[in-house]
Order: sequence, then C-alpha cells, then structure tokens
Amino acid sequence: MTDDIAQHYRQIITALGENPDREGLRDTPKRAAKAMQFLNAGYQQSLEEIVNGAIFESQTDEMVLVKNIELYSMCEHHLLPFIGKCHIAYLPDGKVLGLSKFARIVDMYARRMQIQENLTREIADAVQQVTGAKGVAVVIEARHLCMMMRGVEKQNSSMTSSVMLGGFRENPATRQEFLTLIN
Ligand SMILES: Nc1nc2c(ncn2[C@@H]2O[C@H](COP(=O)(O)OP(=O)(O)OP(=O)(O)O)[C@@H](O)[C@H]2O)c(=O)[nH]1
Ligand SMILES: [Zn+2]
Repeated sequence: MTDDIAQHYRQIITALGENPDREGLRDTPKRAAKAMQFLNAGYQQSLEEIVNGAIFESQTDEMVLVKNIELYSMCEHHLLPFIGKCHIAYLPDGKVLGLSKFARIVDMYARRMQIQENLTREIADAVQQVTGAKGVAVVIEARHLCMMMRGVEKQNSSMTSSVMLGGFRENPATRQEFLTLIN
C-alpha cells in the first residue's frame, strides 16, 4: 500500500510543478505515504483490540474525568490537520475503563479522516459502549489548519464541540460539574 500511495504523491509533486527527482524530494513520496498511513492508522484498529479487556469492576459511582488528552486529526474536507484537546468524563455503572484506553480511543478515531463533530460523537459512543456507563461527556477544543493556513486565514478561532449522553444530558447539575471541572 505504501508504494501505491507514494506513486500518487510523486504525481502530485509533479503536477504542482516540482521535480520529484531532485535530491531533497527523492524520498519524499515514500515519506509522505508513510506519514499519511500513520495519520490514518485508525482504520486498521478496532475498539475491542485497543481496549484489550482493560475493564475493571468498581463500586465508584462518582464522575471520572480524563482531561486534556491531546488530539491530532485530519479534516476530511481538506486533508489538513486539526489540533486540540479532548476531555472525557463518565459516570461508572459497576465498571471502570483503564486510564490509558481513553487516549487510545481518542487516537483511533482521530487517526481517520474526520470532522470534529463526528469525532466527538464517535469517542462518546465508544466510551459508552465499552463501559456501559450511566453517562458520558466528551468535549473537544480544536484549531483547524484549513482555516488558518488557507481559506479564511483566521489564526485565533477555535471550535468547541460536545456530546453529552445519559446522566450528563438529563441532569443539568452533573453537566455543570463537568463543565466547571474542565474550565
Ligand atoms: N463543521 C465542521 N466544518 C469543518 C471541519 N473541518 C473543516 N470544516 C469546514 O468544511 C467546509 C468546507 O467548505 P467548502 O466551501 O466545501 O470548501 P472550501 O471552499 O475549501 O471552504 P473554505 O475553507 O471556506 O475556503 C469549510 O467551511 C471548513 O471550514 C470540521 O471539523 N467541522
Ligand atoms: Zn478542512
């Protein structure tokens, strides 16, 4: 697959008016192909595989919050990065998820072609599915390079998206506690 993608990058470099055989660009199609494969590696993963059974019994029924998980994704419209952070909270119902797995879930969905709203939704649904929690809240704050480097060229705007499930949706106090904790 790498060779196939590299071949296309060679054509793109040529179409952009560059010489793909000059010294600095000679290995670029292959490097770019590998980088793009890494940034899209989420298509090769499944939720079951990354969670790897790391679900533990627990009687806690208080909110658990994992804050400031850094996030790098590619917007599906321009294939340019969007960069930010993700906050995930849930209300356990008899079981908790291994801490590192929240970051793995974020990465699996971020390493696909995305829009921020769908990414937020997919992370929330995945946490809900693996934990069976009484509620899940996900907030993503991100800056989109397609809006900064090109297009409208706005350097300081960021986008916040959120998905609230179960108790976070039904109970304003729970939602408020989550929002206070992340701010
Ligand atoms: N809602 C949402 N929009 C996004 C996201 N990433 C990129 N976009 C937007 O997708 C839209 C695509 O609009 P088009 O008019 O088809 O493309 P374009 O001509 O390149 O648009 P401009 O960026 O305005 O130059 C733009 O408004 C982008 O800002 C995202 O994660 N969520
Ligand atoms: Zn974009």
